[in-house]
Amino acid sequence: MEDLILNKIIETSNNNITVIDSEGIIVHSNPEHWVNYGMKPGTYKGTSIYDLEKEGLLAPSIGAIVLNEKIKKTILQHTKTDRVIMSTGYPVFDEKEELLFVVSYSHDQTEILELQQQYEKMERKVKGYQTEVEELREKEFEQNGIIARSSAAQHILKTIYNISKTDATVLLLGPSGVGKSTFARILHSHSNRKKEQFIEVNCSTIPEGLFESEIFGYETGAFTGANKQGSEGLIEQADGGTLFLDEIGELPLSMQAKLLKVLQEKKIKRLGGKKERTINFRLVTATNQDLEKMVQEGRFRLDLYYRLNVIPLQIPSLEERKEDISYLVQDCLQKFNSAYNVKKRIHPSTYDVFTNYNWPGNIRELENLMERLILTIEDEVIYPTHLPANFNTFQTNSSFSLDNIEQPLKVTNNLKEILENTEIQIILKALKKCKTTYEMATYLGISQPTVIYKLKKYKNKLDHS
Ligand SMILES: Nc1ncnc2c1ncn2[C@@H]1O[C@H](COP(=O)(O)OP(=O)(O)OP(=O)(O)O)[C@@H](O)[C@H]1O
Repeated sequence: MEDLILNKIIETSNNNITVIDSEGIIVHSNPEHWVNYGMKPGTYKGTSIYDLEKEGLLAPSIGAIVLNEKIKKTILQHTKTDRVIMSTGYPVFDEKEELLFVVSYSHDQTEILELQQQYEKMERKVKGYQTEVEELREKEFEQNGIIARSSAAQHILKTIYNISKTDATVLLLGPSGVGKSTFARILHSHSNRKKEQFIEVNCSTIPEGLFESEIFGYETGAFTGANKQGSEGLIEQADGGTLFLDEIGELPLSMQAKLLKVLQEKKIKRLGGKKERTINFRLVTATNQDLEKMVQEGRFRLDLYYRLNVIPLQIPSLEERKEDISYLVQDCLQKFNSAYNVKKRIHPSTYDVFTNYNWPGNIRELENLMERLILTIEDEVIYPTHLPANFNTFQTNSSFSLDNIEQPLKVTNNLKEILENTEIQIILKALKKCKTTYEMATYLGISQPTVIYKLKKYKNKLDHS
């Protein structure tokens, strides 16, 4: 009876179960199990697994392995029929620790492995496409004169690309000339609204008295000097597209309240008009001011600040993306050489000075300087001596010398220690001179991730220096 039950369990199991005795003779097995090995179905009771192994049918036999090693083992078998079988064998001992028999479970893994291989292939393909898309995007940006080689700028571009398809309100933050307007335009040109208008309003340039009529438009005879037919405001012009309010920190408090109302109701009323018009626009704003501080000082409405600050994006200064400087310089060189029909070149030492300079006016300052140099320098090559006086202090910083090390090196004969000590001294020097890890990377002539790695590696020693 017990045998019958055991046989039934073995026959109906999802796994193929084989039992062999201590001599390697098959005691029980699923008849179908052997088909995977290119054999006819059958119990093969009484057959030696060593004989089957010799015939090359089991390659190798899990039973033989467990009989030999006397421990649980799992192996993958590649059969003559091109199947991959995973077999796990368990040794069964009597109370005297004598091996009685081996029970093995086998499962055909061929389909799973094939699926896994297909999945890995697909994953590689998707990764390949992703890289291609990123490269194409990079090329497209560069063709449009957008330089973003540094990881900081790349990160912003990726974020902008990811949020471009949504309608979320974006607040671009950062000092003057970093590219806030440029990024706002990129956001629009990659959005679903790209075929509609991108309306840019600089809040600091519209006189307070004209603000309302400019932004909301006006109806016939709204005020003296107004156009007879009335006029559509900038918000109306942005209908379906993007409204970009630059220098939003300059918006007068009275206008802040009106803008908030438009954002809440998505409706506008022209000056002197009664009719309300529903407007659908995406709002992007930018500022180089500290809006939170302005809120605390009562110069900016908190409720409007919350409305604008849905996705805040801090655009890095040029100092934080030094890797971009030489590309921007080359880009300007090409642009202005061709615009002014000249063939100016930049001496490598000038690039060094440019990289070490802090560029308070960011990309705009770099562009202006390049244009001025190309127009005013008579020599074909631009040397550091051609640069304005404020670049002087950055000329001496451009080279690093071991002679400048301030702290004495620890006396040791161990070369590894000497090298590490020297490296720590150099990093200390860079830490004193530079404000950011990007700056340190340029200063030391290594990548920014390497700077991070080294700072982590020597953290304890640097903390105690
Ligand atoms: N990634 C970039 N690659 C090349 N040129 C750029 C890039 N970003 C900005 N510029 C150029 O730098 C100049 C300043 O950019 P932009 O006007 O967008 O800066 P901003 O932060 O909006 O300045 P502001 O705060 O003064 O309004 C522009 O001439 C623009 O074309």
